[in-house]
Amino acid sequence: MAKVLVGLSGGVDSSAAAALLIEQGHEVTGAFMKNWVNAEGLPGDCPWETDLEDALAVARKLGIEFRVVDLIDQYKERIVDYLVEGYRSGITPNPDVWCNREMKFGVFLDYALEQGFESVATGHYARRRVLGNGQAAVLKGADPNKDQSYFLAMMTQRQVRHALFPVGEMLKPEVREVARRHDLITAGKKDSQGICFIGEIKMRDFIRHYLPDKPGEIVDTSGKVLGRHDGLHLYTLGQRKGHGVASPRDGMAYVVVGKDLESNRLIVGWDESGTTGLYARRCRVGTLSTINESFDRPMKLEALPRYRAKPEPCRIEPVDGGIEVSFSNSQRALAIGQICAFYDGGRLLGGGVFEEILE
Ligand SMILES: Nc1ncnc2c1ncn2[C@@H]1O[C@H](COP(=O)(O)OP(=O)(O)OP(=O)(O)O)[C@@H](O)[C@H]1O
Repeated sequence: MAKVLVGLSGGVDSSAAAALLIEQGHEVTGAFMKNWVNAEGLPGDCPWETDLEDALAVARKLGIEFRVVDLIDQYKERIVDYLVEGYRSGITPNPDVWCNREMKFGVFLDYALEQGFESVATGHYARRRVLGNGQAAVLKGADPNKDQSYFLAMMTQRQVRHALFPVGEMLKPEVREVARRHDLITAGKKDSQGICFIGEIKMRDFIRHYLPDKPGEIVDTSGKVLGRHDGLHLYTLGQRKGHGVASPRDGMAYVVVGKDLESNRLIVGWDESGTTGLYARRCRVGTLSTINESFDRPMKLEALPRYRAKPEPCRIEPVDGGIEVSFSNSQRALAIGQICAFYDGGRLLGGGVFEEILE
């Protein structure tokens, strides 16, 4: 039995997590993190107020204390600035992964520890195990369709030690059943989407609010001009739609295969394996973070280059500035700034940032 602070987002997963912790006999308090206020006139619907009401209703129903923790300034500093800076410099940031390290298991965990809690619990689909050496490990969630361990790839050992993932042992329908059994208002609520905490705002609108458009040419891989773009930061490697260049080839789309920052040109090519820039087998991953062991020797592992990717066998080798990753199969659209998560079977070892795509 422990004193646990559970992050109640107003969704079904964290509601069920709180209910399960109570069933397990823990002393549970619920908290809603206020991270984002749509005070800057951003377009889009930001449903945080409804989420807060739902979180409060769940806490009331479960008979637990409920707090609202204001982390708006920290969110601006640690996530919004990182996002804007990332897009400004031409990379593809990953706010969802950084949110876990910086917010939920960063400032929110620090708050919890200061307030006398032992752990922070969330509704993530991932499992946690205590190893023989006293360290904690993260395993993939039991529901293969829902596994969210990818998002935890940048967590530290200290953070994992103070984390609990009660729904990670269950399948999604079982989680909804827990919420139903406790008569929680969130039992039938649909899953949230969008940038971590920002709600349903489209990333494009979000970026445009902070960074001015910077139009330039769209060219093919031979340099032929095909159209115009609004700003390189608004496009992602591998992107099929939204660049406005129609393909003359039946069943073969143009996709973004590169950005030339100097000439402000967006490069598009055919969506096929031979296209330069679209597929790569080797890359350097830096800004490493590991949970139980360090990547200080050559190892054969599996990697997830993005959420919901299929685990890819790879070999890693320490190099200056991180590790060199050689995938067994070439990978489509590895984007600088995105997170690569590493696994040994079902166990999450850690992650890092794609910093250089080699070939
Ligand atoms: N605003 C928030 N306040 C408190 N905790 C939060 C908040 N947003 C997210 N969390 C915590 O982080 C977990 C994962 O967040 P994510 O946004 O991925 O939600 P989810 O998988 O849709 O889960 P849920 O159904 O609980 O919303 C949530 O289950 C919750 O415990």
